[in-house]
Amino acid sequence: MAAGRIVLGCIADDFTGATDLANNLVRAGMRVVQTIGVPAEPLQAEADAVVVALKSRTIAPGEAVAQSLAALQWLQAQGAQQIYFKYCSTFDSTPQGNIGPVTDALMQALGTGFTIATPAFPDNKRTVFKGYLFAGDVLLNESGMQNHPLTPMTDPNLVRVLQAQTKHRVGLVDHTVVAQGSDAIRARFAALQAEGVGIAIVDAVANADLVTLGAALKGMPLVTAGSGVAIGLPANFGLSADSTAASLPPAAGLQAVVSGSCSVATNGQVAEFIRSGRPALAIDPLRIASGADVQAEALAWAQDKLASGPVLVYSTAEPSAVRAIQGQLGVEEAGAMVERTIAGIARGLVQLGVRQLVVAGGETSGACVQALNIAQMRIGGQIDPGVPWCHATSDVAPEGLHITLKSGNFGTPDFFTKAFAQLKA
Ligand SMILES: Nc1ncnc2c1ncn2[C@@H]1O[C@H](COP(=O)(O)OP(=O)(O)OP(=O)(O)O)[C@@H](O)[C@H]1O
Ligand SMILES: O=C(O)[C@@H](O)C(=O)CO
Repeated sequence: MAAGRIVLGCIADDFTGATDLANNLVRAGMRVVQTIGVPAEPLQAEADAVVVALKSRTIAPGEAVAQSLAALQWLQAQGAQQIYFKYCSTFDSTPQGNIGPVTDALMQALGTGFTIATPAFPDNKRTVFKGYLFAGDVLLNESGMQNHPLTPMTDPNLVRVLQAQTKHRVGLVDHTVVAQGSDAIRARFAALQAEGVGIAIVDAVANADLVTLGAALKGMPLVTAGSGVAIGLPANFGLSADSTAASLPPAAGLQAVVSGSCSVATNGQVAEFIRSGRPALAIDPLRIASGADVQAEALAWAQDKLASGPVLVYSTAEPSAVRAIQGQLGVEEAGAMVERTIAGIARGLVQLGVRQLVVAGGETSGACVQALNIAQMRIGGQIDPGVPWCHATSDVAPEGLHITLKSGNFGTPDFFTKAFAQLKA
């Protein structure tokens, strides 16, 4: 089948973030394909948008730039009229960034001197006010994100954080301007540009702000944002919410959860799953480092339990425990080792018959999806804001499996059981 031309091309810097963005676009009326990495072939489906999922949040900036430019080139070849660079709603990045360098490189490649940056996602309580990012009721650096294993966020001022990573001058479109509507936002963009600003942080505290902002972004070659801004873009292409966009095949098979996320919400979800009396196995990174075959042990543990309902395998730990592990193994080494092990376990679980798989954590999801050789995902119904069920084929599940990639801080405490109940409904 000859594919049509897409209108929106998206580049996401992690895999949970990619499904989060795809979810918001689908809910706002776009037909969306999510690819894992940059496809080798042209798009073989009818879609309004493609989200290319990269695992580029914590890699060296040069490599993040190279991968993002490859994604850009592919998206342009599919007809993309606007490019959306998606990062985390908590603006996660290393101090040298992927956000600044990738934005600079995309601006240059697109020949544009101006773009926006806003991680606001009010449905998940991420709001930006006067350029400061709030997570829930507190500033970013008081939200638990200051303890993130790979990207600790210690400064809530987005102008400052981004300015340290980009060649462009960073400015602010604050809430007083956003409240005046799309024309006022556009006028402020022009004024900032005239002052030499290349990237504007934009305040948004409610979905209405994002819809207003969306209209002001019509025709802007590059948008950089969390997933929230997506709710206001489909209307610019004449598309509106369509309830049929999110249907998936019926679910079958065994159920499991793997979690490598150490975020506050995931810690609560793991605790809740254990409290519910369901089988849960903790992975000890030090045993992995000592050479024990933790993957084989976990699969042997899970094998006879799977028939009775969902099992959980997790390395999720509180910040003090994570710091202790990192002190012994090194930050990157600990992260990579745990990701590899959990990804191997996820693959093994699917080989044991799991066809409904919950993965918690962005980096962890990247590793799992790659281990499962998943190339493309269909986006289904939302479980919680930012987290849809997806459907994909894998070399170990050619008939397909349901998979959801949960961002660290998303989801209600009962997410790990609620997700499966939703598939049954
Ligand atoms: N017990 C542990 N000790 C040290 N590092 C760990 C431990 N458990 C997990 N990790 C590592 O911490 C990182 C967690 O990042 P990940 O992106 O998967 O979760 P998250 O940050 O909560 O999710 P998101 O990016 O979606 O918000 C991974 O690299 C993982 O391997
Ligand atoms: O934006 C978010 O918070 C998520 O989609 C994400 O990127 C977490 O890794």
